[in-house]
Amino acid sequence: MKQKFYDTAEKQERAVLVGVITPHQTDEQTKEYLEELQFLVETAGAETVKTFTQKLQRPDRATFVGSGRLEDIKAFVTEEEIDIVVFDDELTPSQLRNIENELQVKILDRNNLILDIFAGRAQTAQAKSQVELAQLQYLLPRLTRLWTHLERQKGGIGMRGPGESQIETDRRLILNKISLLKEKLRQIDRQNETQRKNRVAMVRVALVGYTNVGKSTIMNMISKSEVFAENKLFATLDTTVRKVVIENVPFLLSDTVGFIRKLPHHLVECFKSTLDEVREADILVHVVDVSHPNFEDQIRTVNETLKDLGVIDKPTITVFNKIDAYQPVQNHTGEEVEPLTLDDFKHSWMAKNNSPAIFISATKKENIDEFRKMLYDKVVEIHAARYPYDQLLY
Ligand SMILES: Nc1nc2c(ncn2[C@@H]2O[C@H](COP(=O)(O)OP(=O)(O)OP(=O)(O)O)[C@@H](O)[C@H]2O)c(=O)[nH]1
Ligand SMILES: [Mg+2]
Repeated sequence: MKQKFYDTAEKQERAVLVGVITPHQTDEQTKEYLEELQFLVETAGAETVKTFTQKLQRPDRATFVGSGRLEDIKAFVTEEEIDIVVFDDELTPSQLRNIENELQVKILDRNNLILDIFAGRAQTAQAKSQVELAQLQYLLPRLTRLWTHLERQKGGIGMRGPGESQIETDRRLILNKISLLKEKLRQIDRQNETQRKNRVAMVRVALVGYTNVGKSTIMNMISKSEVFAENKLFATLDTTVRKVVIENVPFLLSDTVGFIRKLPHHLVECFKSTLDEVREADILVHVVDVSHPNFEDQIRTVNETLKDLGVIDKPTITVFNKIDAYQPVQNHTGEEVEPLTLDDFKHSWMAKNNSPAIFISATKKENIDEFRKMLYDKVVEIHAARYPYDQLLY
């Protein structure tokens, strides 16, 4: 709770958000995306003062938004003493340079922000090295292009200037650091692999899902452990594995990093080994926050990220969590709509499209027994198929 104390004691940085609305994006989606960006900014410790959007075919090549919009942002930034401007997409090196020149404040894009949060949250040597690797890999092409830009300006004459050699030195330092980190991570991987091999043969279940959906809360509830859970994005970065026993049947349950829309690709790369537990799992428990207005998008993002990781066709249980906070969509007359009962949920399209599905509230302990039963049945099924002679359990 020390963290909280510092947050209020120190002056919070003031941020402005910038997003482009493309033609294949609804207003509702845009609103959700920017709200998520605002949540990321808040998680990183800053306060959002205002959001600027612009409808464009695609982001402007030079300055992301048009020059007129950038003028507006500049006026606001100066007037309101803004510290950071955050863009909802990855900025190219030249966009970054142009915008920095114009606004003269700290500029971040979505990737920087996510990397920054990850860096602040990493606990173990593995997570720390993975984040640092991702940050350096993100930096490297930006350094190179800055350098080629300088090269072009000089017209190819007097190429041995200080600009070039400084950047060359930086580049070499970064490349060295990258290979050191990779070696360190390979070592950690080897240790972990040995550890996993030494584990007794048990069915392995992995909790997966979008960030902040309640994976760690469910882990704590099922395994009676104490995994850090809170209402911020990316509370969990390291994978935790616990042995759980339901009705004499033991299995391993793992909780891991949550996914997010537009997770920087190299970050996924760097976290691949943390996600080994997911790749090697026998059963996935895909947790969904049913109270989130955009949970369908979130399901899609999670499925795509899993595919990226090479995880396809694993037996999956979909857990719709937070039913206590579910907000039924109002009908067109605007009348109040009755909250859904468990039975309504069971017969909804959500259940039909994601079978087998279960609806729970982890914090209100609703429908937990049925969830345990479902998990138990699935574990027993896999256990029986794999160890047909092992009958001592059930
Ligand atoms: N209303 C409600 N809130 C819940 C429920 N389950 C979890 N939460 C809250 O949701 C927030 C996120 O929970 P976590 O368990 O940290 O979520 P997570 O999926 O592990 O998140 P990351 O580790 O950040 O990916 C916390 O504030 C929980 O108290 C639920 O059933 N109902
Ligand atoms: Mg968590």
